[in-house]
Amino acid sequence: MQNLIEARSLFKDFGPTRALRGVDLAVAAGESVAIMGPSGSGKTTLLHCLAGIETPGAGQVLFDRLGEVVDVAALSDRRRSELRRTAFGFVFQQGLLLPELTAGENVALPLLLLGRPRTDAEAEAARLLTLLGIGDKAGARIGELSGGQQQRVAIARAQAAQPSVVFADEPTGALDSVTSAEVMTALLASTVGSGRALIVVTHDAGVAARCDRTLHMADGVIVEAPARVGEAS
Ligand SMILES: Nc1ncnc2c1ncn2[C@@H]1O[C@H](COP(=O)(O)OP(=O)(O)OP(=O)(O)O)[C@@H](O)[C@H]1O
Repeated sequence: MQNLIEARSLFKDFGPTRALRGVDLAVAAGESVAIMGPSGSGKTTLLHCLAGIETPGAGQVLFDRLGEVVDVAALSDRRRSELRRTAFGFVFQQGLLLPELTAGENVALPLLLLGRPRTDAEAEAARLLTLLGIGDKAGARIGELSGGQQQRVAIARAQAAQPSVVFADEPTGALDSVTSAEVMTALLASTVGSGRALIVVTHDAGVAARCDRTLHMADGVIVEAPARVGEAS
């Protein structure tokens, strides 16, 4: 497979709501792709289906795992969660960091869950935080950090298992525009800068402009041009 991850004709219903109605998409290694569109157009649902958080009702999600192509949508729950832990990284609007742990412990946690020795995991966490410019914050608790620093911790944590694809849902949604631009720089450097693919759902045209490509969604499909305000929500 030429691409790292591909969606083929994805459909997803939630009860009577058809959230995805035939989505095709292909993302290569080292590529960054933004997904934009009105509220309710299916962006998060698409991201969740690609990442194996949701399973589509129909269609395939093909992922090239070190040369072996797997259909994420067809895997058992156990294999899908193993794939999420080892091959995918996640950054959400609110970092979903554990407030009772320090920044370093939050970043080390995925590695401990993968069975890495504590000293290794802590050293790797310190290295990642330093790469993201907050090496001096490794011992700080999450509540002691600014919003931008917290997102850097979340970005560092998402890289810990050396994923092939990083999925980000509104990663700068809670930040001011200057901090948002800085966090995007850090996110791009730590993903596509290391040959990873980055798929970002965003409402922010400034964030999308930093990516290689922008896909626009409307009413559960990818459309050629952005929907105008008031159209297909
Ligand atoms: N768990 C769920 N249960 C029921 N309906 C859902 C669920 N998740 C999403 N939907 C519905 O599916 C459609 C697509 O939702 P989705 O969250 O993917 O849109 P979105 O484009 O990400 O929106 P937003 O920009 O507001 O986050 C919406 O109509 C939404 O109400």
